Amino acid sequence: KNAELMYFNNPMWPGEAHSLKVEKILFRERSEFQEVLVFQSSSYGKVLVLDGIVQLTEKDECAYQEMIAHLPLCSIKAPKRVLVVGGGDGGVLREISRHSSVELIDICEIDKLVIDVSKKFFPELAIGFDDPRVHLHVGDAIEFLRNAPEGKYDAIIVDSSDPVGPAQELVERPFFETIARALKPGGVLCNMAESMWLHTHLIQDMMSICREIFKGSVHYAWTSVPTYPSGVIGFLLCSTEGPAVDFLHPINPIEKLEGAIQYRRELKFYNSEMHRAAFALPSFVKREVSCL
Ligand SMILES: NCCCN[C@H]1CC[C@H](N)CC1
Repeated sequence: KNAELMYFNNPMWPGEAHSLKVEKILFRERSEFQEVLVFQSSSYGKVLVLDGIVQLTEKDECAYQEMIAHLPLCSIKAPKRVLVVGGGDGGVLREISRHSSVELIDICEIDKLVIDVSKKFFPELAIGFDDPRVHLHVGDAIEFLRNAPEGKYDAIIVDSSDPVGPAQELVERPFFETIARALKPGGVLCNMAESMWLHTHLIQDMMSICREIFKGSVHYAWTSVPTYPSGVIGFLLCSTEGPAVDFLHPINPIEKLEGAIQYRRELKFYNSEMHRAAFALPSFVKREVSCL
């Protein structure tokens, strides 16, 4: 029987669709916020889709989860307190737990169904919730950050979905202001920042807001995720005023990341060369996304 093709088209990438062959639908329900779908693909393992947008696949999630976690955490000395905004699948938590200096991992995910579905279908990612340092808050990150103590976190990682639907407000100025307030001097933000092929206007807007709010440094980095539209995804790396942060030269050797992990999962994507390479930008990006 011919399984159907799942087409992912969306106003975020007009006139463009990325399709994966569906071998079997494993889960499909609407939560309070979005449609949550899990299906078995032909060659990317299981796939998590929210409102018709691919969030992760078992095959290539390592690229996104490892880079979004280690680009910030390997840029500062001994991070202790980390906040994850979004990230309900648990993959970023799994990566943060490699850092033995970390004592507290707060995570604020708005959709409980994403967490429950990940625990059922993506144990390799949801294992991140097993770390005793993890404190789960189910709710709106805007609210959570408004009530967060000033200067509480060494690092904040915004692992959000696209700014259509639940994550809409996560690219606006007030949100970045609450992030800067919750970071320590010399603290760092790593924010999912879309595709340099598709979203240079959005990236430009985010960078100009961040350049005003984060008085340390602001950089754009990127990596390859084949199942995201245009095959790449970017990250905004920002630091607050205080001890200088040099994002381009990681200070934490990766041996520490490999040994520390309690369930012996090796790094599949991140390493020091990939860290440095992530900040190398094509000429059109340098021009269009005015970087430092
Ligand atoms: N935690 C899983 C990744 C969530 N990040 C987004 C998924 C959808 C993409 N279009 C943009 C990144």
